[in-house]
Amino acid sequence: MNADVDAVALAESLFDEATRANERRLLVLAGDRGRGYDALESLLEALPVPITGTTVVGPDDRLRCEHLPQANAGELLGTTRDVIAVDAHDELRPNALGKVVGAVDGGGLLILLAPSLETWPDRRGGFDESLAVPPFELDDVTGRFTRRLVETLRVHRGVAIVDLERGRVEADGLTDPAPRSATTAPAPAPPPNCRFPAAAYEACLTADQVDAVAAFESLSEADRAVVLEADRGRGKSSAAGLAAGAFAADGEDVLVTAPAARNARELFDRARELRETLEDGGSTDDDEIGTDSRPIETAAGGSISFREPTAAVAEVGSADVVIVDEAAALPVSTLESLLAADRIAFASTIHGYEGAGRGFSVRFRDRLGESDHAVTDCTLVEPIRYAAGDPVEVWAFRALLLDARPPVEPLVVDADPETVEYRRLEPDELLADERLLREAFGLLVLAHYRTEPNDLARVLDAPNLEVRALLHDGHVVSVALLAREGALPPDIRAMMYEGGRVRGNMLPDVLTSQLRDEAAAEPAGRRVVRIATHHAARSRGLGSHLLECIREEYGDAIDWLGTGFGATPGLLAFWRANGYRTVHVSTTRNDASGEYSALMLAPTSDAGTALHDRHADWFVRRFGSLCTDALDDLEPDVARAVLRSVDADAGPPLELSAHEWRVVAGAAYGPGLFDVDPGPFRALVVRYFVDDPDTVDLTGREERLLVLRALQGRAWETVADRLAYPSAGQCMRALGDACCPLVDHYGTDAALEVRERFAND
Ligand SMILES: CC(=O)SCCNC(=O)CCNC(=O)[C@H](O)C(C)(C)COP(=O)(O)OP(=O)(O)OC[C@H]1O[C@@H](n2cnc3c(N)ncnc32)[C@H](O)[C@@H]1OP(=O)(O)O
Ligand SMILES: Nc1ncnc2c1ncn2[C@@H]1O[C@H](COP(=O)(O)OP(=O)(O)OP(=O)(O)O)[C@@H](O)[C@H]1O
Repeated sequence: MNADVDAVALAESLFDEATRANERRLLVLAGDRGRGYDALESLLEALPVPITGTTVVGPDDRLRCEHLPQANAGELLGTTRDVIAVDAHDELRPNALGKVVGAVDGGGLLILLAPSLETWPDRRGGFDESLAVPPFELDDVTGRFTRRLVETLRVHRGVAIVDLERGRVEADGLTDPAPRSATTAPAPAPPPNCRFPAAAYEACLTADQVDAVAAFESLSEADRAVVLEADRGRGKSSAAGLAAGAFAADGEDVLVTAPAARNARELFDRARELRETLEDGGSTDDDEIGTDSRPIETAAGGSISFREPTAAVAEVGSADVVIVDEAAALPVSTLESLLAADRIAFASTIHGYEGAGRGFSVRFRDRLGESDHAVTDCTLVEPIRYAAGDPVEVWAFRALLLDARPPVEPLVVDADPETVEYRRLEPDELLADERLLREAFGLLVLAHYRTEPNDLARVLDAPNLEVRALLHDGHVVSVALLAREGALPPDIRAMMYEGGRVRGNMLPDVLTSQLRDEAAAEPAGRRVVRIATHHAARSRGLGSHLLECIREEYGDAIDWLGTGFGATPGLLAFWRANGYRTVHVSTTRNDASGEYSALMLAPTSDAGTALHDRHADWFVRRFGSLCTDALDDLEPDVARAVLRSVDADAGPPLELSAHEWRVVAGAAYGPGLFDVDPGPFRALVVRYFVDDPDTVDLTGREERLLVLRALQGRAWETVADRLAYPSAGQCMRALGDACCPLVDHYGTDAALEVRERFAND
């Protein structure tokens, strides 16, 4: 039997069925790679699909259609393709799969070129190499993710499997769907008293989309934000495009941004169609549709233009309305900068955490809530790109756990440290117990902005990762992901010290390569990569209990426990309360969270203590200089919490000369000036925060003043403005006042003499 012929015939019937049902189908071509490509080529020739609607995602540009490497799969986010083929022979990156699945149109096919399904789980590819973190090797990486993937392919509806080696169809993937009802739902009506032209609503395909367009009407006023959320293919971008078209028709300038111009194609198509309807009453010039994001101008003098995110941030002030598409795939810091626009909308996916993780929902939503914008939320449920219940969406959600959820609230609402059981969740157990896997992974996804499909493979296959959890009545209520780090041999340590890259080992790597400590990777440790407690059971000590159990389990088998995370005052307090102490703050902001990362250590042996102590000492010594340099924009509250989370014994003792004390005490109690010699003030302030003495009672505002002026060297006017002091002069006096209790606590005789002299005046 000729497998090519079989594959072509099967692809035709799948395509036919998919078209009838407005669903997608998945076709797996399993076996030799060359045969897979031959079959793919034949079936693409046979299918009634234009070559322009087809994309191959893989290492080689072998066919005439569009080609993207897996690393660039993000370019397909939010686009619509008839056929996407993923070549998984050399590797399969779960993130890439997650990104492409949602882009296949209803009536289209997702094609997976894979090795023979029997042997695939035993093969190791490029992605697996990234999991072989020293001291482990590729042989230590397991194939559980692939085994699970193959099982889902075999059991899910709508998935056809052709065994190219044996020349047979293992599953035809046909679901024989009931014919779709010929009567289509009535066109949704425009809402009463709408501000946008009725045509914007008449172009909508679902009632949800009408609501979404209506939500944009709130942007007619200043200080407003709209958040559109939906799973893929619900028509978010199109709704945004219709709204953009309506604003432009009213003479307004709309600036659109997204990770890449291509991601905004649907938005521009809808806007262009609306302009044609409104201005010509006629049909759109087909040549213009699908032409990416060329600027649109309207007769009323309005415009819609696309800018890459960085350019959008720079131009945010010049537009009337800003629309951010695929917001979940942008760094939080970029989203924050865009908030300078006073009329802004964000379109984002819910389960599509395959973008840049859930930074948008987990971190950015809070920031938006704290901004001056009144926020209108809108969720679109009804699918448009493909029919509800589409089997490929169901498969992808399961295979990549895109919709994994922690246990429902009632199951864990009574959990506390007394009711829970500490458990090691071994990968084999997780593989065998889908509920446990969904709960543990779902908790990480929901709570943690950095969890992505690649993490599912890491949890199941990476030899350096371990999962620990607290279970309440068998349900996961707290979970932690731990990475083995350190204990590296001398050659790797030397290589790191000399500037070479090492996989994993984040803490030892930073301490060795950036902080110039060749011995840092010698002690063995566990880094808590992620920790999360169910939202219904937070602040009851469960997170702390989990960390305590982890510490007990490892005992003195390791030298240190550590962590690294986007630093916020709350999280620093949490880790500090659990015995972790800061040894470093990154000098650049994290892309996904927009925050500076703090690295913390909790030593568990003498070697770990030695590692911690020297780094804590260096950190205190350099923090002052960092504050006028890389960390000059660190939020004052984060700076306060960072220094308070450093070990109090760290750093040099405060040693100011008699003269320096006279300068400081003179500014506090007399007519002296901070500006003539900021150095001693800086040393005093660093010491004060690290010591955190009970006897010094400064207000939060005074402490922020100390950070902004004494540590970060901001201009008096800026500080006065930021902390709402009536004038720069009052701000100067406030700094002097804030120094009084510091002089009282730390001052030497020279300082106290100054105090006495002026106190008596
Ligand atoms: C390496 C990393 O993973 S760092 C990221 C940590 N994870 C997350 O941010 C995910 C979302 N958050 C969570 O899941 C939880 O809040 C955790 C894991 C941080 C803490 O778990 P919990 O079970 O609540 O811990 P526990 O009850 O022992 O301690 C809570 C205390 O930590 C502090 N804390 C923790 N997170 C925060 C926060 N975001 N803001 C303010 N305080 C916080 C508070 O002091 C809090 O006590 P309070 O509620 O009485 O003020
Ligand atoms: N009002 C509309 N008129 C014509 N086509 C539409 C309309 N709304 C949606 N579509 C089509 O449905 C598909 C999905 O729409 P759209 O890209 O707007 O959804 P989305 O929710 O932004 O999807 P994604 O999350 O993948 O970006 C696209 O092919 C689009 O052309």
